[in-house]
Amino acid sequence: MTLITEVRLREILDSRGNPTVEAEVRTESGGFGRAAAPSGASTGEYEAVELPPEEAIANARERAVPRIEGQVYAGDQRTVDRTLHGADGTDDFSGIGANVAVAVSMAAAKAGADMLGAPLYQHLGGAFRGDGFPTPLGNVVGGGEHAADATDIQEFLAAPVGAPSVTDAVFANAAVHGAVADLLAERDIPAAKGDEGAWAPSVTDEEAFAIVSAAIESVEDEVGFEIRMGLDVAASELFDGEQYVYADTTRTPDEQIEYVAELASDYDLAYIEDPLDEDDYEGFAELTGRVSDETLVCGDDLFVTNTERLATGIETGAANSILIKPNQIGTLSDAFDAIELARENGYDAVVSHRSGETEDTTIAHLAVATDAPFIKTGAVGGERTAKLNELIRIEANA
Ligand SMILES: O=C(O)[C@@H](CO)OP(=O)(O)O
Ligand SMILES: [Mg+2]
Repeated sequence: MTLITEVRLREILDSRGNPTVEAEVRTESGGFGRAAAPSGASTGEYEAVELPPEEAIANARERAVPRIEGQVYAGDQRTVDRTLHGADGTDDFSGIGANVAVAVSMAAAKAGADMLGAPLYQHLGGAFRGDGFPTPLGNVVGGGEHAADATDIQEFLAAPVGAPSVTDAVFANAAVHGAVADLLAERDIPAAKGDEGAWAPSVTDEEAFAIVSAAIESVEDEVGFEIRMGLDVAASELFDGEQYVYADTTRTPDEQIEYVAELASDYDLAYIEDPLDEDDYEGFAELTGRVSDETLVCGDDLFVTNTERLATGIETGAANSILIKPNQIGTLSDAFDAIELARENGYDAVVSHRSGETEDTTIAHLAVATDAPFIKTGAVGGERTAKLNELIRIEANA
């Protein structure tokens, strides 16, 4: 192992046009890694704290970088991440900023892989990682916090569960995205795209279900394998403290459970993320008990990649899977801990992008390294295809 000799930090653009933190890590032996922090719009209340990039960079330069340069070995990811925590001194990264922490953590992992001459997924997953590949969940229609005047449900996802390969799955999702465009055109419904590249038409959720189902069916006929539907309800954004407020109606928590359970059976949903508010462990538990074993109920804002919150979920039977977003918790080590705790307790760990992204491909490697059943990283758009095309490359070379 060689020492990290330099950590450089700068502001770069993210896909929403906002500044974000990029980190570069160099090692004594010439290893190099570069990574950038993503950023959420529908962020969970319990996420690690993202600071304005300029402030996060200044904090890290003062407090974290001197503890890493010349002191920590690249490849020793646990120590890199422990050092970031030590420099931060809080339990939510509000000291230096979770954005700068995750950028440094991921850049160090890439430098570690580079030093070993191994692809990142192999460095992270080890020689005995599983040989599975994640099924990409492709966002094809959406609204919520990701687009104005569109659906209430944040994301309608294509889940090509029957695809024989990642490559087939990636192209199937793009085809569903294209089929949605055709169906919208046929119906004379104009649509721009939301933050993640999904179509954001001004339609009701009901119409969106009809359009996405039809698009999925037509692509299924073409490709000859099973494609199911998934959702990210992002229900915390709809909840006003008492009820879930939709454009055309409101639902009490009990009605929301009933509604989502019906959607799960009517549309044979493979995946339902955040169907209830981020504090409603009980509601999550009830819904999880009601849907079939073939449906993942996933906690995003509920768990925020946090082992303490996941432990509460495990105790109460809330959800059966966790969404893993490294920037929600601040380091790769923390994300791995959440994945491990999930595994030990029979929860699936689904790796995910954020609505604000860069060309960074770390999550593609993380999903392969940890044998994740699904990865949620959009269907089209440069910052999304960066990850999807990386999955295609990993599959081709693995
Ligand atoms: O809610 C989500 O799952 C994400 C990504 O799709 O959105 P955001 O990054 O805005 O939290
Ligand atoms: Mg979500």
